[in-house]
Amino acid sequence: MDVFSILKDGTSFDRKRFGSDIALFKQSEPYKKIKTEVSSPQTEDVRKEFHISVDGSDIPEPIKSFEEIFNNYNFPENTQKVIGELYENLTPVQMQAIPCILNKRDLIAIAPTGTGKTLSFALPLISLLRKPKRLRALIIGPTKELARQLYKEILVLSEGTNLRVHLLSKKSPEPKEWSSNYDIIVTTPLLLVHKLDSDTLKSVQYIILDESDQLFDMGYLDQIDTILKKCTRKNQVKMMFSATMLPTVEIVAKAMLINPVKIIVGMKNTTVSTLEQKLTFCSNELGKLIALRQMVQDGEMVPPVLIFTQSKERAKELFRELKNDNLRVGMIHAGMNDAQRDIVVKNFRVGNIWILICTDLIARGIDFRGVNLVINYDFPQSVVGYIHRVGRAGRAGREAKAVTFYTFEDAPYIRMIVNLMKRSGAEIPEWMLQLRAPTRKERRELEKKPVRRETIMRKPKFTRSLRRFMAKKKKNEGKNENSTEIN
Ligand SMILES: Nc1ncnc2c1ncn2[C@@H]1O[C@H](COP(=O)(O)OP(=O)(O)OP(=O)(O)O)[C@@H](O)[C@H]1O
Repeated sequence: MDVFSILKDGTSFDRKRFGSDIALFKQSEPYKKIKTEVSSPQTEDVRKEFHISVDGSDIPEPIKSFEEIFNNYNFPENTQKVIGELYENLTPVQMQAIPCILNKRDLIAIAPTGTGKTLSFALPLISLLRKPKRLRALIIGPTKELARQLYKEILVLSEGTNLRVHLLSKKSPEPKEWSSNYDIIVTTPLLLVHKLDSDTLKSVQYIILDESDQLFDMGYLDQIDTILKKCTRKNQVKMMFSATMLPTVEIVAKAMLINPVKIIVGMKNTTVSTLEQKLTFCSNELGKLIALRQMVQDGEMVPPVLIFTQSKERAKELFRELKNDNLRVGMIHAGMNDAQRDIVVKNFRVGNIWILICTDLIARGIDFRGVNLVINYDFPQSVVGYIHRVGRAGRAGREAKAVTFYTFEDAPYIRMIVNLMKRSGAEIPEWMLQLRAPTRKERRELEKKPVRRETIMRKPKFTRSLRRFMAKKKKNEGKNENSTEIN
């Protein structure tokens, strides 16, 4: 039985989309429904208290404090010191994921945005690798921005251990040098695929896929598959982390893991409760611009603010508009080169940019401290997209706001996120709850192709025509003056 036959029962899974010869499925046992064993009442209490659900067999008990981790496992002193300086308590996902990883268990962990998933894998990895040896760990995230952020976090934790952490880039040395030069490589799938040769990854034991549901999506799956085929070492430990997980992707993910532990914190596919969420009707594109300017005037745009648009073209248009308003605004999208993107991220982090206009490029994983407000200037193309975008605010328990604009064109889709918002405690008018939900087909179409929108107008139309009229008038006046002179 292969994974595709498992998927036949009710879940729609596009076989062509995933191909039939992918390493993900070859490396592991066919998917079996896992029986969860009964845990001790104390363990159950801890899981209940922190809303941790688990699935799998022989699951390590959750650990409630950093102290307990450091007492029970071998950690470099400096790492313990760094943790002591930065954090007080473990987050729920860390309580359950860290002991699993320290016990070398395959893992799939789903926890809300901004709840410390990075540390869940970064910290145990330091203990497992401990000393420099050879390339043993691979951390993969979907974008360069996320890879850089993960790299920096690992660098901080591994300080003083001599572990060699490398962020892959076009300038990285030849792959044949990696195994002896590095212990951990952090990368995007694309960068790694371009560099691979047959032996590069044969010593890799720990494979971490961050934002794993996106990595299993169409654009990346072939690359991930190629990479996994090159990881030939026995007794690998594979881990997947994300805030969202779709059923089909989850099945594929489980199929590639061996006797995995599955951890879900809170409800699956939700936003954090510290986020105040609001939908604002703006009727049309001009209405959005007016609403945005109104928010500025009303003092609602307390920096740092992120504004999401659906394309780089629209990001550029909005940037021009807000720049004219003399706001400290920046923009980031995939059309910019790495150096430009790095500068913008840095300027936003240090507070030189107050409002950052962006596309979904930075919707996932990026941890900008203290974002107060996320504005979905363009309505997101999926619920998952919504969760990740608004998840850039309200991180690590902080309070924040998320405002989503919608126009007549978006109205058929708002029901998509209304239930999710209500579940997270937002006040939703009754009429919105009565709206028709888009069908699966409609959702899929929206995911593939965003709503067509008018351009974000640079000046109201009447101003343009007024300018044309004035120019014409001036020209005519000029003619008249000339004719007077001749007379
Ligand atoms: N135990 C902790 N206590 C307090 N803050 C923490 C703890 N662990 C991590 N953090 C902080 O929480 C923030 C969010 O962490 P992280 O980026 O790992 O979230 P995430 O769950 O991966 O989010 P996303 O799903 O958006 O990728 C970071 O600023 C991090 O430093």
